[in-house]
Amino acid sequence: MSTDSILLKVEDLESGYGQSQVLYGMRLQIDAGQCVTLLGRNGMGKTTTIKSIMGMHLAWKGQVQFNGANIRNLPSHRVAQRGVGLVPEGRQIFPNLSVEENLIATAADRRKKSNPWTLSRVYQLFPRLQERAGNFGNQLSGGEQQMLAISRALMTNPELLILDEATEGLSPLVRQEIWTALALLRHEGMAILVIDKNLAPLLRLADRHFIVEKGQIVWEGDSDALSADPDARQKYLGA
Ligand SMILES: Nc1ncnc2c1ncn2[C@@H]1O[C@H](COP(=O)(O)OP(=O)(O)OP(=O)(O)O)[C@@H](O)[C@H]1O
Repeated sequence: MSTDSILLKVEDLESGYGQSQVLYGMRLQIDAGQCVTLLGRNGMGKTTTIKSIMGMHLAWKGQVQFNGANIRNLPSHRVAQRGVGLVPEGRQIFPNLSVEENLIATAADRRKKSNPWTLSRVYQLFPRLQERAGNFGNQLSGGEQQMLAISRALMTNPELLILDEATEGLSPLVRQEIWTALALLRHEGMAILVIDKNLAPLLRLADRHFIVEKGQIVWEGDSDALSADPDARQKYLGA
């Protein structure tokens, strides 16, 4: 694989909270256009990894490279400017802004893409948001909030979309809508890093999986390999 196609590369990452170390040499690689998952039981360090990539949490040691440039411990807005869009755990949409205002608030097209994300494009992806365009963030259902959080990240025209707990707390029907939208984005060439507890849709969606246990990668492979490894699924995911 040529290094030109490497979008995100995380190596030897160490981090934690106060005296308590959480990441012990985390690593991760996402190539352009690839969909990658970060899997593992609760408390293993997935969110800490994402926050360290995004500059929302201090990385103590190691490398975080995006498009060949060092982004370790850059402020979050600078990481976003480089082309990383985050859909955070808990969604964190603005409750007192309308759907449309939420979408416009952080929109940007810094890389002058040929087909940038616009209001009409995100409304095409999630027609429900158009119906709710004038509603405030706090008037939306959980599913609508997640659609809004994804759309808001898309409006920054990212090269890499990161979703922490993509479908947590959503009904099966809404979950399916989210998976369908992510499959469409992947088909269009968007690189995606996704954390979620539902393995079956991730096996269909993703090119590669990284399993984290106690702050380090203990298994890596494609969907066929993970499907064919019930021991790893049981041991690391309880699935
Ligand atoms: N703000 C914090 N202060 C102290 N410890 C924290 C903080 N956030 C997370 N931790 C601890 O760091 C460890 C890793 O947490 P992290 O949220 O990264 O795990 P995770 O794999 O994302 O799990 P989950 O699925 O539960 O979100 C856990 O032991 C957690 O208790």
